[in-house]
Amino acid sequence: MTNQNVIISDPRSGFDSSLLSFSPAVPGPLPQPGRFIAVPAKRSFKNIDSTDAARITALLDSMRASSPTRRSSETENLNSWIVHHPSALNMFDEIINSSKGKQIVVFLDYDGTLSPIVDDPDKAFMTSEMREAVRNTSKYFPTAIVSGRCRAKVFNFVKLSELYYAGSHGMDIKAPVKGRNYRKGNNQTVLCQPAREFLPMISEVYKSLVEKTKSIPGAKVENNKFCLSVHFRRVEEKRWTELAEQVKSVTKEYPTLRLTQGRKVLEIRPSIKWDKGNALEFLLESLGYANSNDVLPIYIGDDRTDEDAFKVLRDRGQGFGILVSKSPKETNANYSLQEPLEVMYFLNRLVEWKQSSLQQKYQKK
Ligand SMILES: O=P(O)(O)OC[C@H]1O[C@H](O[C@H]2O[C@H](CO)[C@@H](O)[C@H](O)[C@H]2O)[C@H](O)[C@@H](O)[C@@H]1O
Repeated sequence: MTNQNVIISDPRSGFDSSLLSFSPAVPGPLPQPGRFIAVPAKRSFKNIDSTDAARITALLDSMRASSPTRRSSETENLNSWIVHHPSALNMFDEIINSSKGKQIVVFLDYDGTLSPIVDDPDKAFMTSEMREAVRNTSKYFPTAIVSGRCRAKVFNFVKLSELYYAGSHGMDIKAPVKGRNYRKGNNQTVLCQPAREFLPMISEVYKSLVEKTKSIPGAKVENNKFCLSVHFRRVEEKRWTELAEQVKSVTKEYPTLRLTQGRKVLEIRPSIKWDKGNALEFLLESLGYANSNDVLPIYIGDDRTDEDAFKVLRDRGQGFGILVSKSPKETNANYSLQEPLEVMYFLNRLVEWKQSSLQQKYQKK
């Protein structure tokens, strides 16, 4: 892959039929039936067959299990979890030591990582201090935003044209127009849109979901271009069954779409083999670091979908995943940060370290 104007319309190797129904993005024990409030089957599941009812129950259990998200165990305490996922701020020197002779590349999720989680997805603003931290980071390290939101929307929040953006869970990737020459000459836009053929279908499903959920107070369907989000953060829990039913009633008509789940959000996306992990690999390749040992990727994210990227780093044995979380969660990340404010401190330390190491270098000359 070179850094030409590239449009990859479909790099997948084929459909994964296991993804055609609901699939949790993070492997692990599925919620046990009966562990949660019993579903009022008669009232909620009238007019649907038992297979659909079972699917809706599984979806509902998962919605409840992830509110808040993925506690690996009620009894596991934060202290023991921290031993395995220490604070990236405390481990800063170790991270820097591993970067000797390597180019650090920074990948940042948006919601819950650069901006705090808020009730209204349209109001998930980042602070100007955070924007400054990200801007400074990108002066010294190639920096990418990798988000579930559509690229245009996440750009409107971040407002920094010097970054790489991977929207729609990595299905829409763009490099800065005036990119830097990090390794290979890179001043052209790189585009990767592996799910382009799904655009008409996604628009159709968006309309159906808006129609089907409009009577449920608080439900919000967000069009993220190559994928859709159905938010239930502001839906009363007693209406979740109805919401799960309505969503399932639409998605079952589209077997080439899959349903996953984030933080109080159901996400509908093409069932192609492409996720934030693929986006990370694509961007490294675009920067000239395919199969290279000269790079240290750092990926910071808070959500289930970020686990795909953490896993890629683990499998490559390269770089570090940093999970943003205040509570213990099953994760493939190496380190943790508690909240967006700590992400900002971490980015600022990276910048300060780089500035002082450059200063020392010039003084020696
Ligand atoms: O990959 P991300 O950048 O983390 O995007 C994932 C989803 O984030 C947004 O929803 C989440 O944040 C909202 C604002 O804080 C919150 O209200 C919602 O409950 C969270 O799920 C975004 O709205 C979704 O479209 C993204 O898929």
